[in-house]
Amino acid sequence: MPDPKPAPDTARNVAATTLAHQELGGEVRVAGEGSPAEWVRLVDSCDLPTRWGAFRLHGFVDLRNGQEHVALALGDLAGSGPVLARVHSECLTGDAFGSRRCDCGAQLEAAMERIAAEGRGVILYMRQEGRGIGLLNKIRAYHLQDDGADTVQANQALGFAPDLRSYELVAPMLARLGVQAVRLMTNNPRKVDALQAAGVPVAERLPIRVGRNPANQGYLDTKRSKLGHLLDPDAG
Ligand SMILES: Nc1nc2c(ncn2[C@@H]2O[C@H](COP(=O)(O)OP(=O)(O)OP(=O)(O)O)[C@@H](O)[C@H]2O)c(=O)[nH]1
Ligand SMILES: [Zn+2]
Repeated sequence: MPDPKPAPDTARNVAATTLAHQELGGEVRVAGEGSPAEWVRLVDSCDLPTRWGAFRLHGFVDLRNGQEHVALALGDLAGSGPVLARVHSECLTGDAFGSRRCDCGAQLEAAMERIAAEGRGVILYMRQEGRGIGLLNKIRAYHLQDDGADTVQANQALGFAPDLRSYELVAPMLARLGVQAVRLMTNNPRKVDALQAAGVPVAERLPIRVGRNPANQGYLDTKRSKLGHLLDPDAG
């Protein structure tokens, strides 16, 4: 069941451009106030039949800033045993447009396929586009990469750290779905550490090495050498 809706208020009568604004009403919280469990609200859920299986889609809002995140779930998540899981960072270009600059789209598809095959699992689709710098800055970073920078140098040239993502909402989102521990599909050991630090028990890390192609060879090599991803340099 979704969390209770806030009582109707004037937010419904003013120009609310997104559901998040309606849900938020006047209660945008100041960053840092309260705990992560208080920052996130499950707004509603629906069936989502997909190419891979019949998922449930759960929509969350971050009450601090109105940002919307979703979870794609399959099977009994509250049952015993760690849940097959992926914490996927939004990549419009890879996930929706089939970009070959990265491996994101292939990883998302592989995760959905594995979850469907196992009959149980969850993907948290976190709207942290471009490792947290946003879509337009990612386009700027890609432009710099077109001119020779690597993915880390491009972020730095724009004044950003190489990775601005945070995982503090993952624990309360999973808790809200009944997940107590995960088997995490990722090549990024820093993501495992970040989740554990945020209170998510990671029982196992499962590699998800898919989507290597001639156009993302250099990108993946930089992720391995500069960002610590566990990727096989010789993989085809
Ligand atoms: N700033 C920036 N972000 C990128 C670039 N390429 C992909 N991304 C973003 O990187 C995020 C995915 O992170 P990755 O570093 O590919 O992988 P990860 O999530 O750390 O690790 P895995 O779990 O193994 O996929 C998505 O939000 C993409 O939009 C890039 O060149 N620059
Ligand atoms: Zn990508």
